[in-house]
Amino acid sequence: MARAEGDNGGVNTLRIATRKSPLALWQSEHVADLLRAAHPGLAVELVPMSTRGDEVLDRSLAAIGGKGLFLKELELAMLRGDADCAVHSLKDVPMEVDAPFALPAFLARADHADAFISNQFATFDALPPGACVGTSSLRRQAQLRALRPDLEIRDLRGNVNTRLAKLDAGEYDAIVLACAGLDRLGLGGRTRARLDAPEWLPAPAQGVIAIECRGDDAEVMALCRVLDHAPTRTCASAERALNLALHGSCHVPVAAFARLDGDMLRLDGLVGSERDGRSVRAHAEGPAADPEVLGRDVAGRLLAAGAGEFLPER
Ligand SMILES: NCc1[nH]cc(CCC(=O)O)c1CC(=O)O
Repeated sequence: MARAEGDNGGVNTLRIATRKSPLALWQSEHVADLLRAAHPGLAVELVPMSTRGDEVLDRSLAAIGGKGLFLKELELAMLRGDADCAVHSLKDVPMEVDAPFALPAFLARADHADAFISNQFATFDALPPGACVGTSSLRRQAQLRALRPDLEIRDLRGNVNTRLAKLDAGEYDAIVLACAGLDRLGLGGRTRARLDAPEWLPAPAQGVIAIECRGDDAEVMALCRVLDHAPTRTCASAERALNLALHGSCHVPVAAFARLDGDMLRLDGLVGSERDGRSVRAHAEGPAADPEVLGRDVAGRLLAAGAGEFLPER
C-alpha cells in the first residue's frame, strides 16, 4: 500500500495492476469500484501495463509460452512494489499461482457461456456446409469439430473489439467469444445464440474475475477478501481442480462447468483432441464442501474414458 501522510494521519491508496485491453480495464475499474464501496475512505488507482501476451499477436499463445504470459508483468509489478494487486479473468490464470502470490477473491460469476456471433446466421445449425468460423481457442475448436466436422476453422486472435471487427470485415461467417466479455463491454447484443452446458462447455472458470496479490501482504489480502463470493469459489475450484488433474494448459482443449444445487455440486468436463473431432465427456456429483475432490473425480472419469490419448506425454 502506498502511504502518503495527510492531516488525518495518513491516506492509503491501493494500486491495481491491469492489462490495457478494454476488457481488462473494464474488469479492473469494476473491482476498483467494488473496493471503494466496500472500504469507504480507501483510494484505489489503476496501474495499466502491457504484457507479452498482448504484444505478440502473430503467433499462437501456446507457441509463445501459454496463458501465464498475461500475468507475468503484473506479478513483477507487485514484486517491485509498483502495485498492490492485479485483476484477471480467472480462466486466463494458471491452475497454480507461484508463491508468494495468492488469489484472495473470486467475484460472483457473470455469464459462463460462450456466444455464437454472426451477421448472417442465427446458430451453428444455420451455417452452410464449409462455412468459416473464427476462433483460436483449442477448446472451442474441439467442440466445434465434434458438432460440425464440415466447417472450416480459422485462427482469430486479438481483443474482443478486434475480433468483432474481423467478423464484420467479412473474414469469417461466424465467431465464438465469451458472453461475459461481450456483456462487460456493452456488446451483449452481438450474441446470436448462447452456447450452454451441458451440450457446450466453457473454459474452466469462464466468467469469473479474480484478484491476485501477495499472500504475505495481510493488509491487501484482507481488503480484497471481502469481495470473495463463496458459491463462485466452490464452482471455480472444482473446474480448476479438474484442469489441474489433467495437466490442463492452453496446449490441451479442456472444458469444465460446475453448477451448485443446494449442498451438492455437479461438474461436467470435456477433453478434446487437438488434431481431430474426437472428444470425451464425463460428469459427476459430489458434496459442495469438497470441490477439488469432485474435480479430480471427474478428471479420473475422463481419463478412464480415454482422455489420456489427447493429453501430452507426461
Ligand atoms: N481469452 C481471453 C478472454 N479471457 C476472458 C474472456 C472473457 C471474460 C471471462 O471469461 O471472464 C476472454 C475473451 C473471450 O474468451 O471471448
